[in-house]
Amino acid sequence: MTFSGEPIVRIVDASIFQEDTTVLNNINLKIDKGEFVYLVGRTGSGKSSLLKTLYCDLPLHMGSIRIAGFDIENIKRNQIPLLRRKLGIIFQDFQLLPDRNVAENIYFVMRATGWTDKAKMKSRLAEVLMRVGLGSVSSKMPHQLSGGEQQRVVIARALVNEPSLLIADEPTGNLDPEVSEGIFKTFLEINKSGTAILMATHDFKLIENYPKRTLKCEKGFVIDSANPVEKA
Ligand SMILES: Nc1ncnc2c1ncn2[C@@H]1O[C@H](COP(=O)(O)OP(=O)(O)OP(=O)(O)O)[C@@H](O)[C@H]1O
Repeated sequence: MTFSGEPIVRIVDASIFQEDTTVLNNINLKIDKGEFVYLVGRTGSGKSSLLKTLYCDLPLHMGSIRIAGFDIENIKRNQIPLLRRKLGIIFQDFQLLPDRNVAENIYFVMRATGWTDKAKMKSRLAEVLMRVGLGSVSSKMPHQLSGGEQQRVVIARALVNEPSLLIADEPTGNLDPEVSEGIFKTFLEINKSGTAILMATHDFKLIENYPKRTLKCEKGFVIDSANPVEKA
């Protein structure tokens, strides 16, 4: 596949910190629009820290990162919600509000990101639920859904604003293998329609079955399968 234009992520000489400790050193890489990239590495190797830095949940102290058109070394606090609107962020534990039904969970994010027109919200809700293969769950409460269905709702919620990049931190970690594969296929479909995906995973079966570019966090560095000679 060929990619054109500005990359969706460009990282130059960046180091990732947790408090005063360097977790990853001197990262240099780019992710193109529409790419699908795995992020792997042992527990504690820095995957989540890197992802959190990308969506500005951890401050960037060294180097530069441009993501979805934002230079995060200079980003102002009030710009962070604008950046996050361009990203879909998905975690391992499903993070739905337990006291609201599926529709309200998704409307909550819509309202928080500036949607006001009720008819448009309703039609977008139906669209995103269809995209993740869930037709008729909008009035159900999260506890009435299986783990896999809940994770699909989370993915639908992440798609509301048509993100140019989905960041997923072990999105299939709590699911059994068959359900994981179904969720993963949903990611493939989303990627096919042009959204870049950066997915942290420990699921080597998935990587073996669907080989793609892989970034590996190891001994404080990121090793890029697309550029294996240099330390990323
Ligand atoms: N909130 C925090 N405060 C201080 N140190 C942290 C914090 N979160 C993580 N760390 C440390 O940063 C390092 C990297 O952790 P991180 O969570 O990024 O790893 P990971 O590769 O995502 O691990 P896992 O696969 O278990 O999710 C670890 O040494 C961890 O102990």
